[in-house]
Amino acid sequence: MSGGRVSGISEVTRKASPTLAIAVALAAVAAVLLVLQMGLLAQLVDDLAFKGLSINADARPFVGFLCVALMRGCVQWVSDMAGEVAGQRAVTLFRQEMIRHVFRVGPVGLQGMETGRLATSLTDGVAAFQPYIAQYIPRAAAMVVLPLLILAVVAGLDGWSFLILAVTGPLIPVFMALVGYSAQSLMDRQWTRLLLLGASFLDAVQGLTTLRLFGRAQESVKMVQSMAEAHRLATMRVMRVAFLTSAVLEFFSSLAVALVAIVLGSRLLSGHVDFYTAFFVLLLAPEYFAPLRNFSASYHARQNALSAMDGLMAFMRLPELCVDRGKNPHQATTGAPEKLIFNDVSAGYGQGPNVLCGISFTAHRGTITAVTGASGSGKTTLLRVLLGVMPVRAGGIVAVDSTGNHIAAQNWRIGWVPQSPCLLNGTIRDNLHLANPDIDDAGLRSVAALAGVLSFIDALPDGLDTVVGDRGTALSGGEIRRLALARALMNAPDILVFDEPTADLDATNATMIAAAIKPLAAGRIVIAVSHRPDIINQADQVLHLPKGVIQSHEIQRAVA
Ligand SMILES: Nc1ncnc2c1ncn2[C@@H]1O[C@H](COP(=O)(O)OP(=O)(O)OP(=O)(O)O)[C@@H](O)[C@H]1O
Repeated sequence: MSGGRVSGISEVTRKASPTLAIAVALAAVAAVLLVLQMGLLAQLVDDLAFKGLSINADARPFVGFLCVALMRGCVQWVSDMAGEVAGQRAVTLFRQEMIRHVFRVGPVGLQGMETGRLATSLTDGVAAFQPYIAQYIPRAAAMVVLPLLILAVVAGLDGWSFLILAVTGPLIPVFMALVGYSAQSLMDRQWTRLLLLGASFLDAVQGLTTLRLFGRAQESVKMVQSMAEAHRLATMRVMRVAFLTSAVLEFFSSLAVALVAIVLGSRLLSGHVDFYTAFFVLLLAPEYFAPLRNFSASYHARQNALSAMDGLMAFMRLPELCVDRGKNPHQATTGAPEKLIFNDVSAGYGQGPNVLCGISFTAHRGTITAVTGASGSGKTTLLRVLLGVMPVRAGGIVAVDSTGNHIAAQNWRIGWVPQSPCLLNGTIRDNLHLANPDIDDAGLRSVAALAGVLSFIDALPDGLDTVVGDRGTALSGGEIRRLALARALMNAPDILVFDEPTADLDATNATMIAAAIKPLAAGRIVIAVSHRPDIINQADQVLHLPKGVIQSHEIQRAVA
């Protein structure tokens, strides 16, 4: 798993590699400028203190030092900015890829994942790569370049100081590797807690009514509380390790710098080393440890990204179930379908047996096909296959125009009214615009009239601007269903699909919906899953799926 997530992170990093390469290259240039700046400073102080240089007489060394310091600042700033841009770019591209995967997996494939866990992974999880790319990678590069450069310069200046730095420097990465190993498991635990917290909180909010009905709301609040507490404790454990690591690093590096200073001081007094050399080495010594300390400060970004990768990998492994409508081998005719033909269609979930087995029927334009059958007989599965959110295992579905040509599946215009339509938290207009953002108010009103919902909208004080609340909480079930029907009609579908359009509705609302469906069949192919006589009695054909694994189906003429 660890290897998999490391290669997963490398894959994300590769997305921004050109910009990241600029950040790393500039960090290396800044390292060279830093050494130069320290050399010039040592020279300047040496000249001012011991060689009688006056800045008034010759300002060039001072100006040179200032120029290098300024250049180094600018180069470092551009390097930091390039790192940030690389991080943002990688995260944006990765997020887009994840969103595309959501659509390719589709609602059926996503059923196996907890929504809260998925949401946390796709938001906080993806965001965890930003500091990893923007800070950790440039700092890791700087940790290699700057100390080596300084060691090389010090080696040429003073052997003893070189020895001290060369011995103490590598101790820090070794120590960090030891600490990092145990910190990773703490970080993994913290992420697991966060994912659990997200999933439980969402479950509790979604099931609030049920929990209250069974008197378990308090219990659920306590559970979320205890998960939040567990996450807090896990975070504190990670923080403790982080603080301890930086304290120990500070201690070691200060000790090493002090050792260099003592050795240099005593050798300066005994005349074994001149002031310029001693001062230059003393200026370089803290800079030798600074990248190691910076690296350690951003090391948790790597651990965080590794931990976040676990949740994302579980999501990335989900198989893509949505049918690629673009791959239809048939001629790309764009005309209206005259009939929709199911040819020996078989379909099922995962490795399980076929739920649909050799289904064949034809639905004609201008007719309503009602699909009935016992619970679990595969009615919803049949609609999913038609909507392209799951693939067929055998057979196929074709739409044929009036000249007998097959219409490419990407050109099918399908309107879908689910059993529990999802309205977004916005106005009625926003929700209707979702299907067709270009439609104007006149068009919107005429489609609403077609769906039998215009009088209801007009009776509201704010009309089309009425806010429907999250998932349409401000509306009744019947109103939501009729608005969903209007939304499905917005892009003038040729095929209209209903899943239990009148289920859970009172007689008045059910009659209104059923009455709206009949005229909609004119010029369209309507397929409706329903057990209700109000729909079945209007149907031109009734497709019955027997309970259990389907081996046959019957088509009966409905009572007119
Ligand atoms: N996402 C899924 N993964 C695995 N099996 C599933 C999935 N969805 C449905 N099934 C199974 O497929 C079979 C048919 O389910 P389907 O929902 O199509 O039936 P249905 O006729 O629409 O039932 P209902 O009238 O109760 O909605 C059932 O045995 C069900 O357990």
